[in-house]
Amino acid sequence: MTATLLDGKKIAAEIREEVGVKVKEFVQSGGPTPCLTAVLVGEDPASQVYVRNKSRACEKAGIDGRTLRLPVETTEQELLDVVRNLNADPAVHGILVQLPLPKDGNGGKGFDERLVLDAVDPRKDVDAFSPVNVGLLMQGRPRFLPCTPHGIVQLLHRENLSVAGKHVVVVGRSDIVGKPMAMMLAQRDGSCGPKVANATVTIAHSRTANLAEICRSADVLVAAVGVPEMIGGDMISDGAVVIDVGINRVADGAGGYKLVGDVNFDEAAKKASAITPVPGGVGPLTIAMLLHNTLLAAQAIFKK
Ligand SMILES: Nc1nc(=O)c2c([nH]1)NC[C@@H]1CN(c3ccc(C(=O)N[C@@H](CCC(=O)O)C(=O)O)cc3)C=[N+]21
Repeated sequence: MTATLLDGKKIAAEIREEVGVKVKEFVQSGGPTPCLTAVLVGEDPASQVYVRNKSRACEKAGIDGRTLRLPVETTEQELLDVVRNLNADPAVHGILVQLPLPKDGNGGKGFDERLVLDAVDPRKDVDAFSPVNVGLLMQGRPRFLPCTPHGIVQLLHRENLSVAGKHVVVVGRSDIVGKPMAMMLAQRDGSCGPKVANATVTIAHSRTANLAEICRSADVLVAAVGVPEMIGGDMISDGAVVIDVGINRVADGAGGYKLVGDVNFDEAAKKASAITPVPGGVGPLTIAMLLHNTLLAAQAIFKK
């Protein structure tokens, strides 16, 4: 089988367009301009690319996208104060603390990431990382859907790829992708996104025995492990749908770098019925759903 390419970039552009229209309507009806503030500590190159993409996407959708750049020397206390000031600022609707926080930050001690993320007001937590938002999601009454899994749900929905009754294997159990992804696809009623529900879900990870065999039993495989090209063609059954969440920078052999996913694309594309590329797959969708959440946050705060 030769796979259809699932064009995340194109679908993300559609979603951003839709969000842009809704932002315009919201502002015309008297609402404030939705504002997303990203907090970027240090100078990690990948984080800089991501934050720049995000702020450009905000601008195009009529959202005020701000970036607070803090030096790597920032202390944990200072960072917590920054977050608390954003919580208290009525002009700011969404707050995103860019991860990972630098290992050499906070005077060389590194940051307690959990502590910093927990300081974000759950009503402004557009990443949906806070325990309150994770709990609401788990119970099928989400406030915000986490951006990457929601982007995947939108992709499946808009490509008419149903997961109902199918076996979805999620490889990876991170709080950001693996865990919420599994929960959302297994929901009874599609409360965690349009119609995309009722899957039978297996969560696999680095300690899974017979990983290849389990992956081969997947109708839909979601790879979110962060290991470059770990999922080979031998791990994919004929006709499976493959969603590659990995964004790994590897040497390109010419002194630069290139982006590869967690899936060996060329091998997988020979087996799968449909597959997301890297770049141009899940990454752009993550940003589109972040804009969506920022509008939701502004609407919820405005209603009060
Ligand atoms: N608080 C927080 N929230 C996040 O959502 C978050 C985060 N921290 N830290 C890092 C990860 C990763 N992530 C990406 C989003 C978009 C692309 C993206 O647009 N990628 C482009 C390529 C970009 C490039 O050229 O590097 C693509 O796949 O086509 C990549 C990575 C969000 N994350």
